[in-house]
Amino acid sequence: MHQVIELEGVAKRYDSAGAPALGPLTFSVARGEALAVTGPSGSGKSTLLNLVAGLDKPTDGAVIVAGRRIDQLSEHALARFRREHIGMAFQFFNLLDDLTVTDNIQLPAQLTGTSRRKAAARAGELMEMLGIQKHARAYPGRLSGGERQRVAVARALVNRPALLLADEPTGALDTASGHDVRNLLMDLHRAGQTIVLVTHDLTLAEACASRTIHLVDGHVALDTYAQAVR
Ligand SMILES: Nc1ncnc2c1ncn2[C@@H]1O[C@H](COP(=O)(O)OP(=O)(O)OP(=O)(O)O)[C@@H](O)[C@H]1O
Repeated sequence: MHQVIELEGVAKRYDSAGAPALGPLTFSVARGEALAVTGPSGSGKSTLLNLVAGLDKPTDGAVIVAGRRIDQLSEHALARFRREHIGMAFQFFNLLDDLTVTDNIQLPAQLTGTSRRKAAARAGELMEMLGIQKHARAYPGRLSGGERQRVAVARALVNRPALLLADEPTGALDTASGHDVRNLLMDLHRAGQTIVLVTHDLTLAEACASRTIHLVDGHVALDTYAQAVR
């Protein structure tokens, strides 16, 4: 599988009159790319992310992720597809405060039927990789914003997803924690993880992304590749 995302004539209308909120768009994202999606408020970034995550369906076109056409799947099949192939990290982490860091991270693995032992081993590996192993038994409420985002990213990666989607992952963080998460995304990109990062922050996009798509009024106004291989 060379292309992790393929969009073919994808458009989304929220209301039948007027122009679509997004598209029509045709582009693909290759394995190992770190794509930043930027653009002003209302330009369609979240709409695009929701379509790629299978959280919403396009009005027209085909959305193919990890080789599978997802826009025609049932809700049940989509939920399963997401658990197995897509990891998501959001601005506000969405961690479960009553579970420890380890349990938060291994939960999606257990939901896909991985044994507790294997899930714990994978969680341990990720905590080490992301530098949060000393918080393994802590509850998320005791951690800094940057640490919580690391936990959220570890949870997103526990099932080795083909695609990591990050929606304003530094949006709720102070500058130092934001740098921390930026470095984490850079490391993941270097390790070959395919990433789609939605952000208002052009410095973050420039630092982490090998390619940037700039949306204006639901269309791709710019599609640029970073010059240097980092
Ligand atoms: N559920 C919805 N129902 C109706 N219109 C919507 C809905 N979601 C988004 N829109 C409209 O679609 C357009 C694109 O919105 P979208 O949220 O994708 O933009 P965005 O670039 O993510 O904005 P922001 O940066 O503010 O989050 C906007 O005009 C928005 O008002």
